[in-house]
Amino acid sequence: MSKAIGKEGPVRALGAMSGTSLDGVDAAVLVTDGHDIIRFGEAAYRTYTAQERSVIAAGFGKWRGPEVHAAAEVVETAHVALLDPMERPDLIGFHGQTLAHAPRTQGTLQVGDGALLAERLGCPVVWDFRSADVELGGEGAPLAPFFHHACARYAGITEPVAFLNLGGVGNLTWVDPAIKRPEEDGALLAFDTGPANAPINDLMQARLGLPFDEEGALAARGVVEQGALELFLAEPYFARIPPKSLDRNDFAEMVALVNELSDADAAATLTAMCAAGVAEAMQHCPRMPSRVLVTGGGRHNPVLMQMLSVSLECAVAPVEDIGLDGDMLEAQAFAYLAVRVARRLPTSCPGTTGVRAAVGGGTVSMPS
Ligand SMILES: Nc1ncnc2c1ncn2[C@@H]1O[C@H](COP(=O)(O)OP(=O)(O)OP(=O)(O)O)[C@@H](O)[C@H]1O
Ligand SMILES: CC(=O)N[C@H]1[C@@H]2OC[C@@H](O2)[C@@H](O)[C@@H]1O[C@H](C)C(=O)O
Repeated sequence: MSKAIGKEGPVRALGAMSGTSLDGVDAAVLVTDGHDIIRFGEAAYRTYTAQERSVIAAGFGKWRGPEVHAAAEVVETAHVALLDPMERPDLIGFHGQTLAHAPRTQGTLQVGDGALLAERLGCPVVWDFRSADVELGGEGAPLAPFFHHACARYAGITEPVAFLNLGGVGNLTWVDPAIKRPEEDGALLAFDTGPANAPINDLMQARLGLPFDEEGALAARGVVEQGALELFLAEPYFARIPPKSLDRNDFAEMVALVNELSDADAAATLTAMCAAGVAEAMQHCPRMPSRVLVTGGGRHNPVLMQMLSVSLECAVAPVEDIGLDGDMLEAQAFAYLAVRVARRLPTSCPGTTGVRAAVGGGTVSMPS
């Protein structure tokens, strides 16, 4: 590890995330010692072009072959274009793009070569965050929970709270910030709640050629098809005891239940499915949190936020309420995790991924 990083003191890390909703790449600077958030820094975003999006989408669900290579190349090029103009950090945390995720059978695949990025950007890069956890029997996801724990402490929260990320897939982290180390028993429980924006985006793309349902405008005009919603909620995933995780398209058959509906009713029903998955998830929390703090793009959708407020038994608010940036939280999380990997601290534990024991994932690649 480079001298700049060492064993203690602040590190200026730059995290980069290409999420399952396939909107684009987020990048954000975080100064941290691997335990505490010291300060937040510069952030940037680059949207994928329709062409890039379709090349990546062609790789979804595939583990190898030309589509995977083509997707990797798009991901690498987009990251270099976004990160190169930014001030060089001490360390980059590069998540890459998940193409396939089946932790119990085939593993998990994030494309984009971190070693290549280290060369192109002339900076150490931490990547391949999920494999070590999967190899030790974990789900390999979600990984943001250790950062959520740091966020709760940063915000001075002392009671249990939940962070709800609404990206392509939804994930919930129940945090007890009174337990000081994230890997300690009882500090965290985390898992994926169900599909979130991905099916809505896919519907908008297929039917209207639009990337997403802006402000939930289409869903607002529709009626939720209760039969489809009930079939969706009968899926065994919801009763499964967490930790548990999902691939982007794991609920494809359920999502197809809206195929015969009008555009507006289909959008309303998919939005209701996301909210209903979260309501089911709340039943698994060790105690009802004081509030659910929502991060990720779904918090910009007022129809979805309203459905959550109605169906959850506690207050629902965007993470901005505690001074965080919900558009950059995941990128910041991978900056935080990169520093933890570099300092050989764990990044997941039995409560977050079901891994046998707390483990630090990640590969560090140095530029030559
Ligand atoms: N104004 C808006 N109205 C409705 N939906 C929105 C709005 N802004 C963003 N979204 C939704 O949020 C999505 C982006 O969310 P986000 O950036 O959290 O996804 P992601 O990075 O792919 O996340 P993950 O890795 O958690 O799946 C968009 O694709 C869109 O569906
Ligand atoms: C395998 C994978 O990439 N999972 C993503 C996905 O997107 C949301 C949800 O499913 C979560 O489990 C995870 O991302 C976030 C960043 C995480 O690891 O915390």
